Amino acid sequence: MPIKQITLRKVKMRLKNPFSTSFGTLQDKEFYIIEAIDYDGNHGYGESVAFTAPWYTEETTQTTVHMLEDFLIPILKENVINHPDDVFELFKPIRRNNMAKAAIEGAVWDLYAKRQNISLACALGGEKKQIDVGISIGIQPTMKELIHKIEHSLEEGYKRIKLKIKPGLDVELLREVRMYFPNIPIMADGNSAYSLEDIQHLKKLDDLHLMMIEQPLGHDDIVDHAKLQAVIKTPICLDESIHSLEDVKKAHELGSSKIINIKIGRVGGLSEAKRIHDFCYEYGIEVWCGGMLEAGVGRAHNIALTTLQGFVLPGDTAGSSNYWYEDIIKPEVIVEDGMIQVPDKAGIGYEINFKVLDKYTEWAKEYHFS
Ligand SMILES: O=C(O)CCC(=O)C1=CC=C[C@@H](O)[C@@H]1C(=O)O
Ligand SMILES: [Mg+2]
Repeated sequence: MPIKQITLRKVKMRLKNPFSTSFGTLQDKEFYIIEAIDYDGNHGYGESVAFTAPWYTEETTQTTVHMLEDFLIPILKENVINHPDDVFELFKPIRRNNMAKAAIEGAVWDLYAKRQNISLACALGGEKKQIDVGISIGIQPTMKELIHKIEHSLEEGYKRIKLKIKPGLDVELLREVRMYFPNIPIMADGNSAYSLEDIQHLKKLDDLHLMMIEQPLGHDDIVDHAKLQAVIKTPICLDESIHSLEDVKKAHELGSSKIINIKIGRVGGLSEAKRIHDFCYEYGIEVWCGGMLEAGVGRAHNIALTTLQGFVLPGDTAGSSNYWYEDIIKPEVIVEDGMIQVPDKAGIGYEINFKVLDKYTEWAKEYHFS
């Protein structure tokens, strides 16, 4: 699949509401839209997910553009790609920088699907026609606002509610939420804010019948999580600690978690995300698709991935309007009764809304391959 040109766009969009977690608050999302164009006039799109500061992983928007311009685009220029899986192999000599790799690999996957005239979901082997989704609610200034947000999300039909917790805003907060909503599916995300010293405290979560606790311990840990999982009933879900299929295999061997949150960016792209899914499906590990507050292109990739059969738990892929005043795709991603209908058009299945994309583009640059 010969590539003629890559176009890189730097985009900045303001979130409707600031998103707060145990590690900080995000108001503006800065990212890159990568467009891969072939000689037949097909256009594939990918979106980068690293934030401006390295507080979720070590990657940032700045490291993303450095990797893309100085390493990843030149590798694509110098090599022949027959299938998007080749991109992961070609990028292997470059250590980590998974979010930068995934952004450009995503564009190649979309281009590949469009060249075959099939949907990205179909190209990945996904069969679901609609996917169940949940919503992730950031830390709110007051309990009243949190309860209001949950009520609103339930009215919109979201299939599970994820709440961010941090030391001092955890067990009591969740107990109070449970008093208002005794039976709804709730999970909590600790974003690595705890340590094994908190074991007795974290054990108190077991009375709250949470679906799971996401990444309570170190961002790079799987050993302490295994110790914690051995003594708490609440299933642990790993997020930050998982960067590859190898990480999943090791976590499985140790018993570090019962559930895996698969984020395309964190694991270096759709090819590795699919391999992780396949392994988890074989070994009975439940998975769901995480989110990085994506705009429409990244969201469309998440939807396609979630069509694989092992994605048995609702993911964080909420509708466009949960995040943005206007999205860069048309139609926007719409959630009805907690479900998204998977588009069956070629590739990501959504058109780029250039009017909106141009409005938020800070600069664009072209790389010609011929
Ligand atoms: O709605 C989404 O896209 C999910 C948002 C979300 O929960 C997260 C996004 C990015 C980093 C974290 O704060 C968090 C997560 O840990 O999953
Ligand atoms: Mg998380």
